[in-house]
Amino acid sequence: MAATLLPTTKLPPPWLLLPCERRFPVYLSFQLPNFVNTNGPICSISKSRPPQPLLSSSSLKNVADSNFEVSTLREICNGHVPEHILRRTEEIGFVSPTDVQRQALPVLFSGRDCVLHAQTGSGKTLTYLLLIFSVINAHKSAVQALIVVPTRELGMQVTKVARMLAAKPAASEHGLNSYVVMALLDGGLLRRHKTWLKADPPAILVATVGSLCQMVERQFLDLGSLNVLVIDEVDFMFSSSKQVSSLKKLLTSYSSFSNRQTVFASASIPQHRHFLHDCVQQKWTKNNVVHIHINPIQPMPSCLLHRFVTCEKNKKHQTFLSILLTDKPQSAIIFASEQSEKSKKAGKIPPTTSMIDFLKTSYGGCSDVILLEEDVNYNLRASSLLEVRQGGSYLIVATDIVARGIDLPETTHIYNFDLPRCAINYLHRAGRAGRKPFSEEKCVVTNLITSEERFVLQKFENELLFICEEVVV
Ligand SMILES: Nc1ncnc2c1ncn2[C@@H]1O[C@H](COP(=O)(O)OP(=O)(O)OP(=O)(O)O)[C@@H](O)[C@H]1O
Repeated sequence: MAATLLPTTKLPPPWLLLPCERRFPVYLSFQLPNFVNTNGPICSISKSRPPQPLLSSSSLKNVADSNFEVSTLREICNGHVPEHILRRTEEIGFVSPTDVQRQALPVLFSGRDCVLHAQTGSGKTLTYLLLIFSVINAHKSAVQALIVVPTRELGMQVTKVARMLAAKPAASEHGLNSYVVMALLDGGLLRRHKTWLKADPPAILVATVGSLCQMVERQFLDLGSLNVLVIDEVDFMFSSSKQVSSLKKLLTSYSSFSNRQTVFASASIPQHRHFLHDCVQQKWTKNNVVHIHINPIQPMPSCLLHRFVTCEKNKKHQTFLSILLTDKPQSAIIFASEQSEKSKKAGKIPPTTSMIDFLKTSYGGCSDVILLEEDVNYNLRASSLLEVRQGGSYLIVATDIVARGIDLPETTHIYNFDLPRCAINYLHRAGRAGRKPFSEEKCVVTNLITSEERFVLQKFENELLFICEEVVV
């Protein structure tokens, strides 16, 4: 969609807001970058932004406005997403749109680059997958959509959802080709992928950036026909020293922003205005990239209850046991810190292993605790997650590797046995619970802290705008 050219000499104040109230107050805000002569403004759509001075309408307002009238995903997607994909979406149980789907899909269907910034568990995956199904052509043998993820686990999960939606159309729908989805993930069988990528490229590729760049550099993979590029957990990818340089190459050298639609997604985009500025300046996106920010004044899902228990360091395990015995959680994730290099060198047991040992010996009825951490071999991690998904009742001991994107909707309890390093990690850990978009069920996040750590938790509360209540055990 064409956006207005704004002369830099007549720039209005940096944020101009449009009200478009229908079912709830939503404001479109246009940030006018001062650094370039733009083809169109960076646009930010956010729900619940505090009212600010208003300006007249633009074509963008119509795009965002039109979606507040609709009540089903089908209504939003009609005319964009093929009928058999829509039917499949409904069969799986996705009928009503979540807030991010309602707000983002019309903008995505209009072809704009987007930064999807919405709470954990809000349905960002389905949002970008529906966009992908609206643009790819099943008859074309080329990689047309690429989803880049930070971990193998998240890649497998996204691939599974994409394959579920792309499942072979029913016999009655003959003539319709199914979409091929390939996972190209670190730790996978890359030799088999090389042949496949060359001989019959899939329409949708889900990849970790390391494996992907290897394939592009060795010319097994051509991104010349790429229509949509999605970078999931984008803030994590940019903050990872292992992934950032490959990611930048992918965004600027291996494909061009002008030939593709670019979508960045995450529940946390620190300094998002700065990030949007970089998107344009670094040529990761087009000038008129849209920032879709759902619930900016409530970064974490409201179904999460946060509490803390204070105890002495040497009584932490015992206190934790009392909490578990009281909660009796069906499905829970216990986060422990990663082992430091110093502790590794000293030959100490990792915090996760000592937690597993403790649970096995002290917490009755807990014979199959699952460990998910970086050092666990890829295949073991994958089979553990599969086991968990099939079982429905689990106790997982994890480090932050599981905190990004993993979707285990049955999780009702999160325990921070060790506090995370920063507020963003807190948000992603807590967000492994409360992942049923339309459920009223409350989930609990419990933090075990020493009295000296209270101020750290307080800092997270201030940054993430939540209240943590003290409980005594
Ligand atoms: N329209 C819908 N109706 C019902 N359930 C939905 C809908 N959209 C998504 N879901 C479910 O919501 C859950 C969370 O979705 P998803 O994994 O996409 O969240 P996310 O926004 O990517 O979260 P995170 O930021 O933690 O990665 C999934 O179990 C998914 O199946």
